[in-house]
Amino acid sequence: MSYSKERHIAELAVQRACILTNRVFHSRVKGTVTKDDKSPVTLADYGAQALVIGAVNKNFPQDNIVGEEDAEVLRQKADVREPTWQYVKETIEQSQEVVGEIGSINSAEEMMDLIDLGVHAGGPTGRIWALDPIDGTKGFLRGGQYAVCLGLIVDGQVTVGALACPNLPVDPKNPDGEKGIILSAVRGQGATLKPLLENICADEPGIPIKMNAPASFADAAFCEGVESGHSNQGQQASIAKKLGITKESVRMDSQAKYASVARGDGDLYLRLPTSMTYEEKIWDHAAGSLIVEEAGGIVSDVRGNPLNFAVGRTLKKNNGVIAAPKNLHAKVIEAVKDELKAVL
Ligand SMILES: Nc1ncnc2c1ncn2[C@@H]1O[C@H](COP(=O)(O)O)[C@@H](O)[C@H]1OP(=O)(O)O
Ligand SMILES: [Mg+2]
Ligand SMILES: [Mg+2]
Ligand SMILES: [Mg+2]
Repeated sequence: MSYSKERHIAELAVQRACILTNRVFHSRVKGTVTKDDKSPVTLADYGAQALVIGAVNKNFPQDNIVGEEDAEVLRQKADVREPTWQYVKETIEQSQEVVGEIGSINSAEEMMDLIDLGVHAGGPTGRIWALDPIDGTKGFLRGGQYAVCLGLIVDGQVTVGALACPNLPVDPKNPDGEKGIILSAVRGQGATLKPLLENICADEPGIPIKMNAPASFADAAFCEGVESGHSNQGQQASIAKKLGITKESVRMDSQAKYASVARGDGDLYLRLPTSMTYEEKIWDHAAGSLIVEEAGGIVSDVRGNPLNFAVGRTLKKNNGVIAAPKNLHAKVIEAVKDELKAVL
């Protein structure tokens, strides 16, 4: 199968969602609510989830969806529901040219029902879309990096991925220039990048991307998260030292790290667990890991095992994530195993 329709719809869906997230970012009211796990969610997360699921459900109504958010807060709180609905409505009005392809939403009720289609349990069989409507909500709120992330898992294997990164520069050599890129990939067909345009019906083909293949760690730069609670930055620094990496790490929120490594603006992504009991979520890694693999890299857990997307909503068979160029991955895993020998 070519999966060209899936890729196209995924790209349009994440692109339209970014119109909404951008509007919310520039407004005063973000409707931030703290979830049970103490992480923030905003009305942009809810609105983006509704828009993306609407697009998937219109085109692939038989498919299952694992989405990060649910509509419980919206059903209870009119002061979150109503502004979310206003943003969704305005975004659809502003993107009429793609409504034929990725659909409309006609009421707040329908918006909440779409959000709640993301409840699937995941698993080893069938077609399952994994959606993070805003990955890096903390980055989004502070004006840093965030991403809208959508992956299609087919019989346990990530097969299609699209990542929209509104705050990554189009040209990494000009970090203060134009911002916003979309990366996408189909397994076996490579990864591409294109600018995130305001005019989303102008469907330019993407440019193929390849990861760097630095000859040695002395030339390599590594990416890690901003939040010290999401990965163990102390151990990451120690591994970098062991490997002979001399460049300062680049810290950014969200799957923008996978995007940076895939396009060659960075070489390694280290995500060492802060706790061996934390289960990474499939929506935090599906699209990004496929894009890195299709750009020529290897993505594994800290033991060097492939990420297993076939066991539910989380990657419960894995701990942490390491993304690296093919020629360096085995050496990184050696250093990681040495660093974590007390817990592995
Ligand atoms: N203890 C943790 N370890 C790893 N990732 C976490 C942890 N707590 C939250 N996250 C997730 O990390 C992601 C962002 O990571 P990064 O630091 O790379 O930007 C978010 O999706 C966030 O999930 P959540 O959506 O529940 O906040
Ligand atoms: Mg996330
Ligand atoms: Mg999220
Ligand atoms: Mg979240």
